[in-house]
Amino acid sequence: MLETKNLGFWYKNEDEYLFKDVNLTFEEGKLYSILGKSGSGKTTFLSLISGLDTEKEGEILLNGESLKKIGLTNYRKKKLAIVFQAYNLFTYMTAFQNVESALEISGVQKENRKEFIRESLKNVGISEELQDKRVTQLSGGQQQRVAIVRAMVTGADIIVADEPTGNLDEETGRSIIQLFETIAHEQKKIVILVTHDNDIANRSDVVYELKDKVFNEVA
Ligand SMILES: Nc1ncnc2c1ncn2[C@@H]1O[C@H](COP(=O)(O)OP(=O)(O)OP(=O)(O)O)[C@@H](O)[C@H]1O
Repeated sequence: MLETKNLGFWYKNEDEYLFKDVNLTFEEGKLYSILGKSGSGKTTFLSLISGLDTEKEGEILLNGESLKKIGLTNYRKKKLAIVFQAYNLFTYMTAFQNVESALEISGVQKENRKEFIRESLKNVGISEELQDKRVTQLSGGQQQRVAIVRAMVTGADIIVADEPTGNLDEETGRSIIQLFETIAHEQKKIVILVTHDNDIANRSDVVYELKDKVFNEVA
């Protein structure tokens, strides 16, 4: 379980805080959405729970241990994977190579590595033929699937995604959300999405809305 304890953050000075005293929990096996207006601080919150920035007040705990104690670099490398709106794949590589590079960078050892990558990509609908194409030749939805596999293969427990369907049409977006649902429900990961989209929020198990500097669970 990931939890925030009295989390507070501001950029310039305390009077202009984005949020304060935030106490939220994120459990394995559930899909979470963070909703809020543009500029409310959603991405900032995601940066904190991703260990990309550090809190001004309070702390973030993974299974009772603070991220500071785990070490932010260690946390980002071993526990967490990030999926971006713009996919952030290596554009000069094939889909297969993108996933392979993630395993290499994270130092994860896999038996039958090639087979494992092939199967992981096939499971999300990327055929062998597509796997061997440069990612720039794939559609947005296909690239986002590759990005999700890339995030998953390293064995992260927490998957965070900032507007992962922002560049996709509605139907493709829906299929990507379905994939995140499967990852949460079947692989028992903590999946946290930041979104503007109420439809995505409706598909989530839990929705936290950031409004007027306060997070509330939306029923
Ligand atoms: N590095 C920074 N330094 C100073 N202010 C920042 C910085 N990053 C973001 N902000 C400000 O903090 C506020 C929250 O930004 P953030 O990107 O977290 O909002 P958001 O809810 O994700 O918005 P959007 O939905 O438009 O992406 C905004 O007013 C933004 O201008």
